[in-house]
Amino acid sequence: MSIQELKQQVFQANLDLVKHGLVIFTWGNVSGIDREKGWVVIKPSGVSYDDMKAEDMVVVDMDGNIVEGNLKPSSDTPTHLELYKAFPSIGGIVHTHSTYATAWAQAGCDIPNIGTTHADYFSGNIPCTRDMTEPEVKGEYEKETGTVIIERFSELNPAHIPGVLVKNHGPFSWGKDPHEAVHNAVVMEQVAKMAFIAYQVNPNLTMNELLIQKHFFRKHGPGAYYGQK
Ligand SMILES: O=C(CO)[C@@H](O)[C@H](O)COP(=O)(O)O
Repeated sequence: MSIQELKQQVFQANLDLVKHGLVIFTWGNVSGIDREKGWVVIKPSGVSYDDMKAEDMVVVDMDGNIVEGNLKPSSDTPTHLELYKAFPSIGGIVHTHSTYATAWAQAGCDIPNIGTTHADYFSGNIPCTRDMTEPEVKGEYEKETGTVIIERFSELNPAHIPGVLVKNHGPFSWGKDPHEAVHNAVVMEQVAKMAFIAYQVNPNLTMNELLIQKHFFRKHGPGAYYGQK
């Protein structure tokens, strides 16, 4: 795929965040990676989705240096870059402040795996990261956001759980490309909402582990390793 094609794909994925109701104002960003070139294409920072064009997408190298583009890359670029380096299987990343997933992140709670909708996409709870410790020095904060996510996935497989909640911030999701990352972001917001409502209906609900395993093997095949790593 050419960089122009990747720009178009990332641009469309950013517009899809608006279409699916996941972002208000500019609260979100999508990126995609060309692993052969070692370049990441990401949404420009603070640009209204209404005014955004495919040619506005910013191309950076794996150190965050601008390779192509006149606008500032998303403020979350360091986080995206850390995740691409740590998770070699992913090709697209989404960050939003979608309401229900962000509420679980602000509460500091994992989203529990309590239903088939969740289990079809996430083979376990959607984890929430620990508190941040680094001072908010420019670039260090966003980089440490990547650090706490990678730390949380030391015992988890990002291919089996394509999303995370950054405590007091919001959700990040990923996939094989930007389109799949957006799909997983939509599902994460929906299962966050379902779980919130389910606990309102029955605070004492319990998980059905056998059901979750069934959905894992249906998705990943009988020979797949069941577990979160
Ligand atoms: O959480 C934050 C800022 O606190 C960011 O995620 C913004 O919501 C999106 O920033 P840009 O991608 O427009 O730089």
